[in-house]
Amino acid sequence: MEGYLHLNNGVKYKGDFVTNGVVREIKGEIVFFTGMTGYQEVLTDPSYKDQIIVFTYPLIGNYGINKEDFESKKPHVAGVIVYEANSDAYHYQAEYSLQDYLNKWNIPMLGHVDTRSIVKNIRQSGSMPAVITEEKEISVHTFSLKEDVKVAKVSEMKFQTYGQGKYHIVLVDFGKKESMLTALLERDCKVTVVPYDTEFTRIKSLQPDGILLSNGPGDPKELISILPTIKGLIKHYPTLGICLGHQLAALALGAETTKLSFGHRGANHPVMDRKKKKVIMSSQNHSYVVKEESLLTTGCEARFYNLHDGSVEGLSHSIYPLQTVQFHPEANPGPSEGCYIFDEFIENVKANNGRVFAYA
Ligand SMILES: NC(=O)CC[C@H](N)C(=O)O
Repeated sequence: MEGYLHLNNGVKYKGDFVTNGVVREIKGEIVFFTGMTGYQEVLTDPSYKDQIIVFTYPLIGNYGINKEDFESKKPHVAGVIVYEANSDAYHYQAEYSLQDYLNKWNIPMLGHVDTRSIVKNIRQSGSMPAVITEEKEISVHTFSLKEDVKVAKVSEMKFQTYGQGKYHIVLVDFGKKESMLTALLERDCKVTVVPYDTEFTRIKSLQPDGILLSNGPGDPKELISILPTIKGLIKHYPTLGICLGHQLAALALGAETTKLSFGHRGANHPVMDRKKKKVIMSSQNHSYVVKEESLLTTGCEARFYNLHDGSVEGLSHSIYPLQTVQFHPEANPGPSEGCYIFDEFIENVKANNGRVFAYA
């Protein structure tokens, strides 16, 4: 069945519904992901909540969906745009085809769309609201998206503890990826996952050795109300912030964030580590960045920066044992060259030896 993608700037693309069509319109912010593989991880990464994702690699779905690579229990994207979708699954681990998986969750996928043209358009106009529909013509051409706090939709609602390792890490869940939890469990940690709005005193009562501020969807400024808690955590415990967690740590310390025109989403973004004086290839998925000029009075330093556009990719702090990265050291999908960040975090946790410190 024919389907259409309407962009907020009035441009329209024709395609075919590869999934069972939509009865209602699907609205979302349109973004693109440039990795050749990794569609399963992207679909189930909660940071993509309610976005329409364009996969730029021209053949998607050929190795199906397996049991190993889920980043959460369900897909979070609003819709999927591809050039060619493979309806079969050629892999010994495959449990379903991509098509069956999306049908199961009622997520529309439009195929045979000119994805190159869409990406050129997004690169020019920026990521923007878009609609997937069966309708060729639509009456309204400017769509507004719901201004809700997306983190509240994807964060765990209950405390949950995993593993029995030596170091107790509290993972503040803004929409965590499973592989982030795995990275800690593999490093001798016991991890307590807590809802994103858990109060400082409640986290303190868990007697953590360190804190992980996870990735998550939306604009970090939607979470202004929890910045005092984050600042408190940073002042008391070795802390690692990843992606949204990095942005929130920066805001909590007084820095500013801004939105990139079309974000970074893919598996081969070069990042410079000023401390190690080396370049790593990284996995990325974000729209917002920390403004470097706003770091001046925060005690933070931009340890990492992006070699494509010079944007800030991670921070260190002059006093607190705080590390943050904008990229994804847990990878999945993408290269794991940045995974030493987890090792450095555990080193900080070990060096701190369970003390609760409080810097003025
Ligand atoms: N992966 C993430 O944590 C994304 C962070 C934030 N939602 C952004 O788009 O910049």
